[in-house]
This record gives sequence, C-alpha cells and structure tokens, in this order.
Amino acid sequence: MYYFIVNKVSGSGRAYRIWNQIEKRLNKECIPYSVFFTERQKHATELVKEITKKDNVSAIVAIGGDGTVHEVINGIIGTTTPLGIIPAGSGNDFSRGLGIPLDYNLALNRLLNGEPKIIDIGNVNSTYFGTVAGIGFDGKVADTTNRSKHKKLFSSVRLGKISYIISALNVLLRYKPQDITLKIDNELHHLPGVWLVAVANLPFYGGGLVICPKAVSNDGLFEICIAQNMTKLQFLRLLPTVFKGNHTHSPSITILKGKELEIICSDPLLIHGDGEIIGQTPTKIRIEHSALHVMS
Ligand SMILES: Nc1ncnc2c1ncn2[C@@H]1O[C@H](COP(=O)(O)OP(=O)(O)OP(=O)(O)O)[C@@H](O)[C@H]1O
Repeated sequence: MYYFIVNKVSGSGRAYRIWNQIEKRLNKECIPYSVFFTERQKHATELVKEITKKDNVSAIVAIGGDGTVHEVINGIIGTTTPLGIIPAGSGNDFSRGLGIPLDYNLALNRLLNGEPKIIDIGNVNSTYFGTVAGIGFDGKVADTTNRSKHKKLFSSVRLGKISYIISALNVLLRYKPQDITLKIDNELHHLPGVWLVAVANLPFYGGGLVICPKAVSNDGLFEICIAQNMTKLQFLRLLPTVFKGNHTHSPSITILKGKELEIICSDPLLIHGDGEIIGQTPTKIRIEHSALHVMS
C-alpha cells in the first residue's frame, strides 16, 4: 500500500492539482493507496510517524515542495520505510538533487518501478535535513522568503527561484557579515567576515542554485561552502554565478568536506534546513550515513 501525504498549499495549490491527476492514474492502474492532506505546519511529520507503525507500507510519498519533504523526512527517519516524492513545490531541490523527474507522471513511474536507494541525512540538534543547511545570510533569506507574499505569486507561475532572488536582494541591503569559528571534524577554522556557510548533502537549494556542486548524497560527507571577505558589491556580483555553480572559482569561496561541524559566533545566526528555519547558532551539525531509504 502506498501512503500519500499531500500539502494542498505547496506550489500555491499545484500539489493539489497534481494529486487529482495522480489519483486518477492510481485508480485506473488499480494501485492500492491511502491519502492524507496536511492541515498545518509539521502535520506531515505527525502523520508519517503514525503510518510507519502500520504493516505493508510500500512507500510514504510526499506530494509537495521541499518543506513537505523535510517534514516527511523528520517522521520517517529511523525506519526502513522508503520515502517517495512527487515534486509539486516552488523549489523542489531534493528531487532535483536525487534526479527525480520534476514532471509528476515521470516521477510516479519512477516511484512505482524504481528501486529504493539509501542516502545520508543531515542532523541539526535532532532536526533532520535532506538537501542543505544554510547559516547566516542564507538563514535570513529563507526566513524572508517564507514570510513573503511574492513566494506565493511566483510559485503559482512556476518561477519559485525568482522569489529567493528578490529576498536575497532585500537581505543583502541590511546584512552584516560575521566573524565565526567553525570546527570541522575537530579542526578549528577562525573565519573573519563570513556571509554564509552552506552545509550540503545534495548540491541544490533556493530552487536550483548549485551552492555545493560536488555534494554527494551517499558518501558519508557534507560539502561545505563558506563565503567570506567580500564587499556587498562583490557578493552581489557573485550571486548570479551560483546558478551554474561557478562561484566555487572565486577566491572568496572556500569549499571543504566533513562529517561533523560546530559553528560558534558572537551573535546568533539563523539556520535553515531544506529552506525551513530550524534553529540558530551556536549549533552542531552532523551527517547520518545511510539513514534514509528513497525511491529514486
Ligand atoms: N494546510 C496547510 N496550510 C498552510 N500551510 C501548510 C499546510 N500544510 C503544510 N503547510 C506548510 O506549508 C509549507 C510550505 O510547503 P512546501 O515547502 O511543501 O511548499 P512550497 O513552499 O511551495 O515549496 P518549496 O519549499 O519547494 O519552495 C511548509 O512549511 C508546511 O509546513
């Protein structure tokens, strides 16, 4: 039995429209399923925790964006129940990173005919993320995007990436880089003037920005991108290069790999995981190797 978790508000209603099409196909092809609709934030996590107690669960399938997938991951983690995804949000970076088709029919084919793959998952104080955790500028941009009205507008016309860019420009006007201390696998890095630290299990965030091009989901390591020592103008000029992952050639960008990080900063900095705010510094982030089964 396939269990579907549908977030009707994802992608400004696109998830619900996609579900109606998926349901028709499931009925036509006589595939047994059950469906739940989320009613509030974090409801998906509660639903998934109940479903994983049942027998004969073929997969729990999130129909929504990265926020919905994030909540499903936080309920399914610690079990061997496979996660399925029909991407229907504005960003869909988890699907993009795993090569799950963004077309819902192709994604359903992959779900029904594919094999489960085991991937790593990031852990920030017992909240799990699948794509990227961003600290500093990124945390502020995620917070601003999620509160904005323009996110709804752009995701309804499938241009979710634009809303992240508008938020990034807004945050840029006021943001002050910070001196931080980063401990990566017991090695200390004292970093002045840090704009952002992105800790990636998969390459993409912000609707297709290639922040950590060489992040691999099953190598037991994060790829970490640190942006520092730049004026606002230099940072602004670097931003478009992230679309293709070319920012990594800049002398202001450091790319590292590691399993465990500790981030210390005099002012608390917001942290997002999969685009959802999940805490602030100081914090520890660690990779959980081979922790999630995904149909992809
Ligand atoms: N019934 C509901 N009403 C309002 N919000 C909900 C409801 N159900 C879930 N949510 C919340 O909706 C938020 C956004 O969902 P999601 O991220 O899937 O869509 P999106 O923002 O369009 O896509 P993306 O994250 O890929 O940009 C999540 O934080 C989730 O907690």
